[in-house]
Order: sequence, then C-alpha cells, then structure tokens
Amino acid sequence: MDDKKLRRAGLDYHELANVEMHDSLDDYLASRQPNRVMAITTKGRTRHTAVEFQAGDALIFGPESRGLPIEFIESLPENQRLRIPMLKDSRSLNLSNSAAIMIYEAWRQLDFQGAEAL
Ligand SMILES: C[S@@+](CC[C@H](N)C(=O)[O-])C[C@H]1O[C@@H](n2cnc3c(N)ncnc32)[C@H](O)[C@@H]1O
Repeated sequence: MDDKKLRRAGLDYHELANVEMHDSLDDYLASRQPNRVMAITTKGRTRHTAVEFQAGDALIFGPESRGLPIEFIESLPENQRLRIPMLKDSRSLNLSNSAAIMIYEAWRQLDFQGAEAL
C-alpha cells in the first residue's frame, strides 16, 4: 500500500479512500462485523441488481487470480452470492470493473447518499 506506483495510480483521489488492512477475511469479519455480507462472485446465481442493498452491507470480492474461496461462498445464502451478468462465453470481468459496477449499483439504490446535488 506504500508502493509509489500504487499511490501515483490513485492520483489525488487516494486521499479520499478510507483504506484498512486486515490479516485475513476472518479477521476483517470479526473486527468490523458488517450488517450483511455479500460475496461478489462469478459462481453466484443471484443477479447483482436483484438485491436491496442496505447501508453497512459488505461487498466481498476475490483476487484476480482465483476468486473467492468456495467455502466462504457456500457459507452464505444464495441471495448473498451475487453475479454480474456477462456475455455468454465470458469467464469473468476484471476486479476493478466488478468493484465499480457493484459499488455504483449499491450507491444508486441508496440514492447516491453523500453525492453532490444534481
Ligand atoms: C478476475 S475475477 C476472478 C476470476 C475467478 N476465476 C472467478 O471466477 O472468480 C476477480 C473478482 O472479480 C469479481 N467478478 C468478476 N466477474 C464477476 C461477475 N461476473 N460477477 C460477480 N463478480 C465478478 C469477483 O469478486 C472475482 O473474485
């Protein structure tokens, strides 16, 4: 996180992000105790727009290389395993695009709380 290249890629917006580091997913869940946990996964069968997001929900993404651990995905009910629709033969989107799509959908449902007035 201190890498110069990473900081440069964040441009001026780096300062606006509230970044926390946790040793593991379990540590994160134990210390933050989110309202509800949503696995964002290509293995989901619930469309990402089919859920009513609530403030305090946690959206959990997997790493580019291997996705989320299957045990974690299967520990959640079907309606908390969310998949973003893709074209038929696509295997997955990249992580940053998935994060942008999910965060915008959740924020849209919460009426863009905290955004500039339009
Ligand atoms: C490059 S993908 C990982 C690929 C891995 N083979 C898989 O299928 O999960 C990185 C992360 O982006 C998210 N992701 C990518 N495409 C997605 C989709 N269509 N629906 C939901 N999440 C997706 C997931 O969180 C995934 O773990």
